This record gives sequence, C-alpha cells and structure tokens, in this order.
Amino acid sequence: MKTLKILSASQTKALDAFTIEQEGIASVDLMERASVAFVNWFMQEYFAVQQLSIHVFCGLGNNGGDGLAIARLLRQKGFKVHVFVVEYAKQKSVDCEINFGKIQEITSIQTESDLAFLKNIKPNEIIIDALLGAGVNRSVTGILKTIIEQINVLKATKISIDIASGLYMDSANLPEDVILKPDKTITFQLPKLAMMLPQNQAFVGDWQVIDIGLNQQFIQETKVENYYLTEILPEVRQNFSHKGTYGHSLLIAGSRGMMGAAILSAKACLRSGVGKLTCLVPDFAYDILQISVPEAMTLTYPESTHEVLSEIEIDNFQSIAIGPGIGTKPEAFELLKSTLLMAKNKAVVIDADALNLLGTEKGRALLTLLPKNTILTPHPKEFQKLIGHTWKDDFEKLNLLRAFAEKYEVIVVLKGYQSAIAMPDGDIFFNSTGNAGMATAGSGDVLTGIIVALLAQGYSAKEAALLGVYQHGKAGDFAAGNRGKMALIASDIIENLRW
Ligand SMILES: NC(=O)C1=CN([C@@H]2O[C@H](COP(=O)(O)OP(=O)(O)OC[C@H]3O[C@@H](n4cnc5c(N)ncnc54)[C@H](OP(=O)(O)O)[C@@H]3O)[C@@H](O)[C@H]2O)[C@@H](O)CC1
Ligand SMILES: Nc1ncnc2c1ncn2[C@@H]1O[C@H](COP(=O)(O)OP(=O)(O)O)[C@@H](O)[C@H]1O
Ligand SMILES: [K+]
Repeated sequence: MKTLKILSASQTKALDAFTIEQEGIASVDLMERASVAFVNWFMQEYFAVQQLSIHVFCGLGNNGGDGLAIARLLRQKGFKVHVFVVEYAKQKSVDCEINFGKIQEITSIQTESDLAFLKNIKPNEIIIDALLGAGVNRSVTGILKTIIEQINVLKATKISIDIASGLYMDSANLPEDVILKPDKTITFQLPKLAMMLPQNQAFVGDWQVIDIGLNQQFIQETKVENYYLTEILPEVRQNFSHKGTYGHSLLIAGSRGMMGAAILSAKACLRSGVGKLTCLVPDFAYDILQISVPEAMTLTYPESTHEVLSEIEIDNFQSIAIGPGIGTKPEAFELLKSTLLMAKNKAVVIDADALNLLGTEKGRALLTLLPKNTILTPHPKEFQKLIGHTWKDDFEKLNLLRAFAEKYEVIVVLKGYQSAIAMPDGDIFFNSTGNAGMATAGSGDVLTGIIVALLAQGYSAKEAALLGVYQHGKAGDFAAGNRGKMALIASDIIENLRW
C-alpha cells in the first residue's frame, strides 16, 4: 500500500526546519529547490505557451519568495513574465527579500488604483498565485482582499503555489473569507487536509503534489492521523487454489422496484474474486436473480415477513453484506436486526437502506450490535442520519466521522470524491481514485459487492475497505476513460474492474 501523509501546519513547519538543519542548507536554497521543482512541472505542462504572458502575483512571505524565484526561473527559460509584489505590509520575509533582490522589473501594488491593469489580462494567459501560502493565519483584508477578489473574476488560468492564497491548510475558514479560486494548486511535498474536503472545491481546483526533497526520515517518523491513499493492490491468486479458497459471501439486497441494486452488488461481488456468492432476496425476485446473475446462488424469503434467517446456516458464509435496495419498511428493519444478531464475529458490510434504517431513532439502538470492524459505507446524507445531526463545516464532519469509527469500533467509508475511510484507531484515509462520472445511481451498490467479496477472501476489514474503495474508483476511472464521465453508468464500473 502506498500513502502520502497529511501533515498539520505545525508539522509542515517542523519538517521544513528539520530538512534545513539536517541537510545543512539555507532556507533560501530550499526555496530555490521548491521553485525549480515548480518550474520543471510548469515546463512539462505549458511548454507550448512560451509566447503567452504569465502574471506572477507575490506576497511578502516565503510564498511570495517562491513566486519571485519562479518568475526569475521562468524568464530564464524564455517565458514572458510580469511580476507584481503586493505591498500589504512593511516588511518582507528574509528569503522573500533575497529573491526580490535577484530579479528586475517588478511592479509594486500598493493601492486599489494600481489594479487597473488587471482587466487587460486575457483569458488565455496564466496567473501564478504566490500571495499567501501555508503561513496564512487570519482573514485576508485590505489590498490583498481586493486583488484576490479581482483575480477571481478573471478568466485566465490560475495556478496557486503550495495552497490558494487565504486558504487555511488544516482548519476551517470563515464562510465570508476571501480566498483565491485557482484552476490548479501545485502543492509542495505532501497534500494538505484542506484539499480533501468538498467545501474547499473552489479554492483548490485540480491539485497535484510536487516533490521538493524534504526529509523522508522526518516524514516517516511523524505521527499523523490523515493519509492520502495513492495505491493498493490485491494479493496474487495461488495456482492450486479453488473456489473454496476464496470464501462465500451472503448478500442481502433488493426489494420490489429495487432489484437492480441487488444485481449490481452481486455482479460486482463476483467480479471481485469471491469463491461463491449467495443472494438472499424476497421470493418474487427468485427468477430475476437467477436469470440476471447465473453465477450466484439464490435464497428467498416471503416478501411480507422477515422470518427467514433462522433457516440460514450463517457459518457457511465468511462475509455478509446487507442494504442495497432492501427498502426501509418495518420488515426490512426486522431483517436488519436479525442479521446483526446472527452476524456476531462475522465480517459485515452495511450499506444504503440498512444505513437509513440504522439512522432512525430505533435504529441507532442497534449500533452497539455491529460486530467489531464492520464496514459501513454511507454517503454524507446517510452519515448525517447515522449520527442524528449535521455539522457546521467539513472539518467538523471529519471529527464526527473519526469519533463514530472509534466509538463503535467500526470502519466508516464516507463516500464521495476523495472518499474518507475512517478506521477504529482514528486514522482516516482519503482515496485518490474515482471521478464525477461515478455520481450515478447504483455506483454505491457496486462498492458494497466489491468489499464483501474481499472480506470473504480473508482480507482484513481495513484492507478490504481500502482496497475496495481504491479499485472501485480505479474501475470508474477506466470506465470514464472509455466512454466519458457523462455516459458512465454503474454497470460500466463492474465491466471495468481489473484485478
Ligand atoms: N519553509 C520552507 O522551508 C519552505 C516554504 N516554502 C514556502 O513558504 C510558504 C510559507 O511561507 P510563510 O510561512 O512565510 O507564509 P506566507 O503564507 O508566505 O505568509 C507570510 C506572512 O503573512 C502574514 N499573514 C498571514 N495571514 C495574513 C493575512 N491574511 N493577511 C496579511 N498577512 C498575513 C503572516 O505574518 P504576520 O503578519 O502574522 O507576522 C505570514 O507569516 C509555503 O506556503 C511555501 O510556499 C517553500 O519556499 C519551500 C520551503
Ligand atoms: N464526484 C465523485 N467522484 C468520485 N467518486 C464519486 C463521485 N460521486 C460519487 N462517487 C462514488 O460513487 C459511489 C456512489 O455511492 P452512493 O451515493 O451510495 O450511490 P448509490 O446509492 O446510487 O449506489 C460512491 O462510492 C462514491 O464514492
Ligand atoms: K499561494
């Protein structure tokens, strides 16, 4: 498994300081290294636009210092670069001052009247935002606020260095804060927590990490609770294995009008390496299941009652998933309750309507029945129901997610772009795969099928959740590559699973 650690603002500062001390270099050399890394990235991305004007807006701290160094390096590469320094305070940081001294033709911006030129920046030109970086510690005001507001309405491509000016890296901004809205953020060494959260979408754009060679030992030894998951691969299948080797999943899904959910989950499960799959569905759906998913075995229960589970040999199954399309009628509640009572010590996935049922007042009383390490896969609305209230911002949402996983000793996959996967030990992993084409009915049912299959094969709950979410997103990315995001339907995710 490969991850990138997400450090807090103070840990990031300590990492910079440690690198400087350990390598015996000056901080201005680190700034130069970061700026060279940015320019190398820029050359690859924009080598064809050397004729275009690039406008670099610099502040007075080290982020501004980066901007000045980058502007100098880009000029050396032959780009047409205009450099502006916004003099919002009296003093520059030491390294900003050094880089200020190394470059000619800088335009100083002090008052609003100095901003008239902004309207001449054309839509096909590029703006580099080096006003404020990781050092921002209060709401932006004055000339900085005005220039950010005016840059935000320009159509030119905006690229923020390290982090958008005005955005806090690991805590919530005020709703009224003025923050630069970049198309891209090129951030140094490690991703920042702010980049993981939906509320910051407009202030992050597409983000990318560039390596500036900060000390790896320090990174390894730093304790964090947030990670960005960049790769996780399945284990190799053994030559002499047989279907018994890969476990038997029980999938409890579907109801009248929602049999598609059961079918999608079942197919995804079978495409994810399970040895055997049994689907438990209402009796009317027997033919539907048998015809749609011939590889699966089918058990049924009378539609109007839940008294079915007593006949099921639960020990035959290594994993159980319940939820996709079961509905929220009282019978479904009883089905869920008896499943949880039977499933003690089993590997369990809870999704969709099973989450909606747990998210009622009566349902929350069942939370203590969840076997340890149960995997719950709510989208934000379902998570809100589970905890019984909403949150004021996404940072609070993350805290609630972590607290829930710790309290009930479960794994919670909070689905969406960069799904957040919370572990009972308090760690949260953000997924790097997936795309907006997956925002389509049934995508979540597919994920449930994948995860329950991995559990049956003996992957730990943590591995199954991480591997399942990552590969689900990867399949979605292949699917989007084949037919574009708008055309993507949940079945395409199943078709594009590759293990
Ligand atoms: N360290 C390293 O090794 C490397 C760092 N690198 C770069 O350094 C960046 C961090 O630099 P930084 O710490 O100087 O912070 P930066 O964001 O430029 O702010 C400057 C100062 O502005 C002030 N200020 C804060 N909020 C404000 C506001 N709302 N309105 C007005 N002023 C405000 C505040 O000072 P204060 O006024 O509070 O005294 C703050 O200290 C980082 O993002 C990366 O780009 C790279 O070179 C790689 C190596
Ligand atoms: N914008 C997006 N980017 C990446 N993945 C997404 C996006 N929107 C949805 N998904 C993924 O698609 C799935 C949707 O699940 P869910 O909301 O339960 O849908 P459904 O109930 O229709 O099956 C989740 O795994 C989620 O992470
Ligand atoms: K910036």
